[in-house]
Amino acid sequence: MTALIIDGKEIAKRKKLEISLEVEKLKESGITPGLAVVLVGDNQASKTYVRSKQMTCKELGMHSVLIEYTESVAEGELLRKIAELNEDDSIHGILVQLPLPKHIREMAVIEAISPEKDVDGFHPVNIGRMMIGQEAFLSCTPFGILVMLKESGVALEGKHVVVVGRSNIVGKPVGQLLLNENATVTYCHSKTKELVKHTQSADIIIAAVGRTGFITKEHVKPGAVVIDVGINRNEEGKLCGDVSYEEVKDVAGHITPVPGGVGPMTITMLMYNTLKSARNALNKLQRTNN
Ligand SMILES: Nc1nc2c(c(=O)[nH]1)N[C@@H](CN(C=O)c1ccc(C(=O)N[C@@H](CCC(=O)O)C(=O)O)cc1)CN2
Repeated sequence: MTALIIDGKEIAKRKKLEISLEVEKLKESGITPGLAVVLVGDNQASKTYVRSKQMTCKELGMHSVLIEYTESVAEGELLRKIAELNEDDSIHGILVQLPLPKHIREMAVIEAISPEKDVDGFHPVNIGRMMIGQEAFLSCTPFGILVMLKESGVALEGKHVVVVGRSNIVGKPVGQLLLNENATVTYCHSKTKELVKHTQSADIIIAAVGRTGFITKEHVKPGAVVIDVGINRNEEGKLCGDVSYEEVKDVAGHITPVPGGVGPMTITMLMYNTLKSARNALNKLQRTNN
């Protein structure tokens, strides 16, 4: 058996078209969705992602601003800039590209962003709201995974999902999102004993460990859905996932490639969240005018 490939690029393309049409409609009401991206330092991968976010804004008719700082910027300066962006009515979404240099407290920076403009969905208010099933900005990569699964017709209710990885930006929220869809979720991580026993019973595996080729065919039950969140570089600089794609594709029922799987969905859902925030701003304006 060869797995069906879940084509993230194609799904992202469809979603972006839908978003661009909604952006046009919103513009007729006098609001152009605006995204502010804060980039600190010289990390080449971060620069690439930020450029891609800006290009996607342009492609979808959104306004974007880039605020760049050198590696040595003081945390206080970042916090002051965020406070300013929180008050800027032309900006509906604010994000600070991660990772940040070690001297800056990531959580202090995330918490400085108004939850209403936290289009990354990293603020504890949005995470908490998502956990209890309330309206919230959903973190972009987990949200992208959920959309990919739904668009590919993968049923979630009652399915056993094994999340391998427990980061705050992917592992923990993706498990919670799938739990909200009535899946049964197991979290595995670096201290989990007998990982294969857990993953072998999974209908859906979410691999988010950050280790090239970590999930092999032995981990996968025949026919399972395998979602690869890994974005690792090998010695030659080639982009690799957390899944040994070549061997797992012969066992899995569905699989996401790297590149071209989860990655393109991350920026697409960021655009969706920015549009949603701009819509919220319009609704607020209309309520105050009535
Ligand atoms: N503030 C944030 N920081 C980071 C996030 C985030 O969601 N918000 N996620 C990652 C980086 N990231 C977006 O910022 C991101 C990673 C990967 C991709 C992507 O499209 N990957 C492509 C391959 C691209 C390449 O060739 O390098 C793919 O997988 O097909 C988009 C966005 C950490 N930081």
